[in-house]
Amino acid sequence: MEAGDDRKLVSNWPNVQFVPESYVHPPEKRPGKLVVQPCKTIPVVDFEGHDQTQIIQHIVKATEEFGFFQIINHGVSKKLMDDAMGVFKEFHGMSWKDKTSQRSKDPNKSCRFYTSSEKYTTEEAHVWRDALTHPCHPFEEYMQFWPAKPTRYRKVVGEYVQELRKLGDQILELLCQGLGLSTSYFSRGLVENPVLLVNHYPPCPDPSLTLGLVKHRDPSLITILLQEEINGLQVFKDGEWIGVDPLPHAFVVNGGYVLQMITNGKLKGAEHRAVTNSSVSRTSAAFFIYPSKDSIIEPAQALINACNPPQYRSMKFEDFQKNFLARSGNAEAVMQFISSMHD
Ligand SMILES: O=C(O)CCC(=O)C(=O)O
Ligand SMILES: [Fe+2]
Repeated sequence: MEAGDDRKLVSNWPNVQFVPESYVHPPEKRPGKLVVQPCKTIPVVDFEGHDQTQIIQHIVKATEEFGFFQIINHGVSKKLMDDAMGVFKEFHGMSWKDKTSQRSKDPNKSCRFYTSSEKYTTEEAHVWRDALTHPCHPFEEYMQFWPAKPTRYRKVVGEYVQELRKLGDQILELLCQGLGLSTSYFSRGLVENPVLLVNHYPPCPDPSLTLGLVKHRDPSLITILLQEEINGLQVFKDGEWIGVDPLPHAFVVNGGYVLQMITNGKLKGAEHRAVTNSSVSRTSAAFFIYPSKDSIIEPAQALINACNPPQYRSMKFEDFQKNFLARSGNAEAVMQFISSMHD
């Protein structure tokens, strides 16, 4: 965000009475009915309640069918989750001056704070969100560029992202076992570059007109999301939107494009979005597990054969990422680019 844009921060608008024209989405992309499929929701996996074989089957099936699942009893302490959410909310609750003065000081501009999407000037309609993002690993290297305010941000988030790396490794190992890949398949390179994105959606005077985040698929291997106990996340399945019921101290896990490519389409990167509400603000923190720039992403040899030819091309993660951004994450355009039929 450029200095002159500071006052656009949606969380710092005083007395918002209506949705400005530039935030109104075209009718076919609006949330539609705001109460979605109450009886359907994504699977919940209890990491303590079952034996390992059942857990593996459960998460593979959930990722095949929905591309999404929630985990409970995952081993990350409730206190750490509460502290992390507390500090994320505190960050977004600061004055615009405090937040924007925390804007990237790092030379690569990899730690950023912005409003709506990073394509603010070219997007079709703005979204009702402010966002803070930064790399997490090696955290000793990046921490100096994370917000210095709130003062406990670096300490709490440093601990939190280390725990999430371990949880990510554990989930990916289980997926490998379920898929018949070697348990070290997602070894360091493919999980080397985790990035945190802290979303904040203030209350919106008319949630039917706008979105917190438009329909998208994450460009990650997997994403581990911490959300407040407030509805807002929805998953697109079989042509309809399913709400993800927030459970206390659960994580929401979803596959991204990279998982879809590596599993040759067996596991899906599901499309999802965030809607707003008129009464309370909602904060969520997505921990995206990304490969390092130079990692090659391609369908795993063990998952292709004469009956299952590769559906996706092989490419460096860096090239995937550049093209994903250039296509603004547009699903059809990205699919075409990664498809093995691409010329
Ligand atoms: O806020 C949410 O629930 C969704 C966040 C999300 O999809 C993202 O950051 O990619
Ligand atoms: Fe997402």
